[in-house]
Amino acid sequence: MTKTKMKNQLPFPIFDCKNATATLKTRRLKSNEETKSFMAIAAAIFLSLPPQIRRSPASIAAPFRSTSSLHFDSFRSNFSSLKNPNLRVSASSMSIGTPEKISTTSFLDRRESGFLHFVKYHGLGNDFILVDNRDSTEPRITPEQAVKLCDRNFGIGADGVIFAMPGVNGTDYTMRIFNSDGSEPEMCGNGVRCFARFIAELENLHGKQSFTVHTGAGLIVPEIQEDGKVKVDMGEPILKASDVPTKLPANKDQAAVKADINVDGVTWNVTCVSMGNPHCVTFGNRQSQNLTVDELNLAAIGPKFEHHEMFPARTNTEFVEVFSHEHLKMRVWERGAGATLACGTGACAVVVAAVLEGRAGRSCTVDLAGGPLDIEWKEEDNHVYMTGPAEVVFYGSVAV
Ligand SMILES: N[C@@H](CCC[C@H](N)C(=O)O)C(=O)O
Repeated sequence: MTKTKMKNQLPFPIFDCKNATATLKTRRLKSNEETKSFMAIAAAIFLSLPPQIRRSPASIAAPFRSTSSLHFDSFRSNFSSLKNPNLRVSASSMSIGTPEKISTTSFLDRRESGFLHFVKYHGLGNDFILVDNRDSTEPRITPEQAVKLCDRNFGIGADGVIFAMPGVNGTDYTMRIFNSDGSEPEMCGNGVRCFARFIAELENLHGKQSFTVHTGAGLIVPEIQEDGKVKVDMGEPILKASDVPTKLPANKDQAAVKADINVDGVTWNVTCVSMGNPHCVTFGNRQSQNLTVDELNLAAIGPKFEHHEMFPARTNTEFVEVFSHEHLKMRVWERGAGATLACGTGACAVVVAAVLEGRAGRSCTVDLAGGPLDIEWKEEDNHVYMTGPAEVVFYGSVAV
């Protein structure tokens, strides 16, 4: 692992809040009920606000302090009883603003019992609650708690919860993840990019860094690049049908390539690939050989693939449109999370399937609803490489 220790000040993306739509009420925890209420989210949100509404941190009742930014203890359950109209921030249009020097170490080091401190990240809109779990091999929350935290109305809102844990077998770290339905997948591509940025923040590392990460899909190696993007060695794809796993008929190489599957009366043509987790990739069906993916009713068709009897471990499903040999577009229905804005392992599986079906070359840009990923399936080592962004959304604490 290449590590460069930096001083205790980190550059830290702050929010540029536009189109004020939500009001946050700042106050102390008042009753046990509030502190214990699972959904009383004490979100320590560091905001960039115009000088006229800047307050000194000391003036804000706080279990958590920031030295150079405002922070709010926001209680979503109390949004309806707002009393301070001066504190308005946007919840609908946030963009990452100019980096500001701020110490996050104090926040991320906190360990009060009854609270879970987290950082919310996203990779192209595929969003995760990242938890510092380096002191234990047991996740700090249960799958049931993860389901509640991921809820977009009554919780923080996320596609999954990711735990940064001690490494095993000589690796630097272990990554575990719960989907928003509480199930535990083997791997997550967008998640591992967020994981790498989270580790860099926890360990005060700057610049180019790479880590070895043990996952349910084996060894994964993310590398933070100079431009902040993360390039990940995602390992080799698994093509043997029974290992994906799928019960669909395999070809002479034991792979399910261009196999027919009947979903709700429609015969789809699919190729099954595991990137540690199972993927079913389709470019079309009997009615429409070339998909226009924007026309699909994902919420209707997605679950039918996910729970199809041909996929004993359920499946992620990618619907793909081919623009050229180097440019694809996909929409995804994720196992355990539904329609998401992006899926890193899915984009890798799509390029592998496109190569196997002779539809694209080994190096492609894959457009997802949340933005593009660069994917390369290298001939030399048979590994798939994924490059894309990972960004902080906000820092928070929640009573658990
Ligand atoms: N969004 C992830 C995949 C997360 C796991 C997936 N839902 C599964 O159950 O396999 C990615 O970016 O790869």
